[in-house]
Amino acid sequence: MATDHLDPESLAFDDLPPFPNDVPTAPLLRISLKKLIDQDTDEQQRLWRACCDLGFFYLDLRAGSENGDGELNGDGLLADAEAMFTLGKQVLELPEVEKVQYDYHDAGEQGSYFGYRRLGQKLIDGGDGKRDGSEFWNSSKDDLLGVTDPLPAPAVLQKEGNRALVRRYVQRSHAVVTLLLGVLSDQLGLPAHTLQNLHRLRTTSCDIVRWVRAPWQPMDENKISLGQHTDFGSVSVLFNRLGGLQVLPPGEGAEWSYVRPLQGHCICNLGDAMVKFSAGILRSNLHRVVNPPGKQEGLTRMSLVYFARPEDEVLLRALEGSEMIDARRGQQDGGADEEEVVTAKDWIYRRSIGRRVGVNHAKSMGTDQEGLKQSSKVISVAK
Ligand SMILES: O=C(O)CCC(=O)C(=O)O
Ligand SMILES: [Fe+2]
Repeated sequence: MATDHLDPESLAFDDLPPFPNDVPTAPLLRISLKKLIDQDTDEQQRLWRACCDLGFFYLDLRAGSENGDGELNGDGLLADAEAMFTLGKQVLELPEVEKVQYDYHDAGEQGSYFGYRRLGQKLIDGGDGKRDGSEFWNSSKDDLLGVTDPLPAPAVLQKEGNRALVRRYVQRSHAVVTLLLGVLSDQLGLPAHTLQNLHRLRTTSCDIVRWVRAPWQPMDENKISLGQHTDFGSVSVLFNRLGGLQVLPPGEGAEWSYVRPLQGHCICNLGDAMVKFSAGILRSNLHRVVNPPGKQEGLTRMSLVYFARPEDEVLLRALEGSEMIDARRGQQDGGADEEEVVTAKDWIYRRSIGRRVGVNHAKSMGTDQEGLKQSSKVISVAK
């Protein structure tokens, strides 16, 4: 069942045209933040399965809070995400001439990964000439928390009230990620806090908040809202309200399937760093964004993502100290060990630049090579 014992219509966004019932949807598990906070072992197992099998799951944020006014606050995060959608619209609806002043065009240079990315800049599908129909704004966690100097930004993002909102959103998202990492670290049999210690809030990393805006566009095979990819980092926490996100489940003959947006939930997915840390036990799944389906046709789509990534200097390789990871490495044919080991920062820059126009695409590929090969067969299904 797609969304385990759920009447999806009860969690529809009432102010939007409905997500259709007649399109294929992906079988994401719904995990409860509250149960994870309560250390419910069944829920920890479900999270573990979701991360090994698909690498994508819903996280029900409702009523998921630690006592007191700590940063682990599901309802608070939901409220912040609402306000963040409003702020993101203000940023991405600024005149193009203003936004391009913050374009991180030469993404290889220090700091320039953050800021604005214009529509149609990224190559997709192995560099065969297609371009994306999404624009982004990326804000740096370290800038927001004062760990590094502030980067240039439009006035609306410099207002202290707005910066405070984005900062709190970062802290609350990061707290959720830390909880998830703790469960995965324990399930992998790593020494206590191993994964959490590679993702400390106040240590420099490429963590970002991203707003994505995709105006509806007539589809043909040369256009897509956001090309197929795996995420570069560790855990992505995603809020979207209109449909359009699709995943390609693993296995022969699988088809691109929509992820139905649910009120009160975020969508979480693992990125490539988790695959490398776990020697492939955890999954970073291929996904993409197409136009909103059915009655949502014609609408401009916005989404909001917190990308948690390993600290800049962390090496992306299988972690020591887990029998489960050692056993998995033992089963591999040596290919993984011969791979060049890079820091998280270098990996993220390489992958980010590599998908841009005019750059060797091969170096930007993620970990889901099987999915990438498979997807070339089925890409036409959901045009
Ligand atoms: O907009 C979405 O739903 C997904 C965005 C995404 O996959 C990304 O920005 O990496
Ligand atoms: Fe993504």
